[in-house]
Amino acid sequence: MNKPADHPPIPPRRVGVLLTNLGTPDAPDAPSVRRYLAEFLSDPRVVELPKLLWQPILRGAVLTTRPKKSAHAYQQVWRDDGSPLAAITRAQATALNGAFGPDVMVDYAMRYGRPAIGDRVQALKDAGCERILLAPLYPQYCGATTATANDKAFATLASMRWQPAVRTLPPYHDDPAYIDALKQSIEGGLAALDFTPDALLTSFHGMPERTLRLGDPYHCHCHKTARLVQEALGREVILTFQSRFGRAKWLEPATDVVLESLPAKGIRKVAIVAPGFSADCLETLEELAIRGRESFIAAGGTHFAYLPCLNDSPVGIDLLRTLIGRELEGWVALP
Ligand SMILES: C=CC1=C(C)c2cc3[nH]c(cc4nc(cc5[nH]c(cc1n2)c(C)c5CCC(=O)O)C(CCC(=O)O)=C4C)c(C)c3C=C
Ligand SMILES: [Fe+2]
Ligand SMILES: [Fe+2]
Repeated sequence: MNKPADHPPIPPRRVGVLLTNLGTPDAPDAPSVRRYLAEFLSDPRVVELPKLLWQPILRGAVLTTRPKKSAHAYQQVWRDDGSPLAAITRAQATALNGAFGPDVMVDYAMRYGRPAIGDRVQALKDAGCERILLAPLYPQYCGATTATANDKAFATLASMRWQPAVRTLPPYHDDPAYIDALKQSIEGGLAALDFTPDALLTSFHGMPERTLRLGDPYHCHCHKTARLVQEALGREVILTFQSRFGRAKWLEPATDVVLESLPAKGIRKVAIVAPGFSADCLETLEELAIRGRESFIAAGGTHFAYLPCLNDSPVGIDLLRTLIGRELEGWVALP
């Protein structure tokens, strides 16, 4: 009998990679935004208030006023191929298909709205995937984003008699490959400007401050990313938190407050980047690139540039290939 080789080749098995992101309405109109917000803001990982207290507020004040306002915001950034977040996440999945050899299928899904995580996990299993890598595309871990996306996939697995094996992509807030991708992207963006910014802001999505005290690492992850980006660029960056929601105290300093305070300090030219978003979306394109610019200029600023997210740029796709490829080790022989 032949002696088995030390490292026998991995037999081909179908593997699925599911990129997940937050989700977005199906259309930029008030009824679609209402459906999306009802699902999103009913997630107890997102609004941590007792259901009996929160649901009447959500169904009353929030869902009667916010959908119209948000629909107007979505209309300003909507593309021919749909919501930027959905279109870019789809493009990321398309660009990665085939990157890990013929046995690995790459798909994408949204935590709220469509394509739904449960449907796509089921579709990967139906396509013969015995192993699935769940890849929440959030560099900084947060219960309200990373965990809830994985929870949703696990809930679907809970209903399966024969489950695929599952891995999850860890947060990558301090991964040298991520920091290097941000460095390249930011340096490229700055070099293309027709002005030299006095300050560079890194704006991360905010969270209720309470979550920091409760042990969510999100705040620390954002700070570490900003520090490493600062070191990589060799220049100061100003960390801020955007998109405040509701009445509770959120993480500070707030992006809008900082932007409006800078001209009075003699900082009239700024560039702003949002390293916590793997794809441009409403929060970056409308809140930062449109409203952020308006309020900075109204406060006396003269030059404003929004630098895009990594998206499906060559640097962005290269980063995802590195991060995902690493998690597939032992599952497939990578090309
Ligand atoms: C990147 C990380 C994100 C964290 C952390 C986060 C927390 C968080 N968000 C809300 C409320 C809203 N967020 C909204 C949009 C939105 N949020 C993220 C990401 C994070 N959110 C993204 C990528 C998007 C964009 C979606 C898109 O369609 O482009 C919205 C909806 C828009 C609006 O009406 O303003 C709300 C509401 C809370 C309450 C929260 C943490 C508790
Ligand atoms: Fe959000
Ligand atoms: Fe917002």
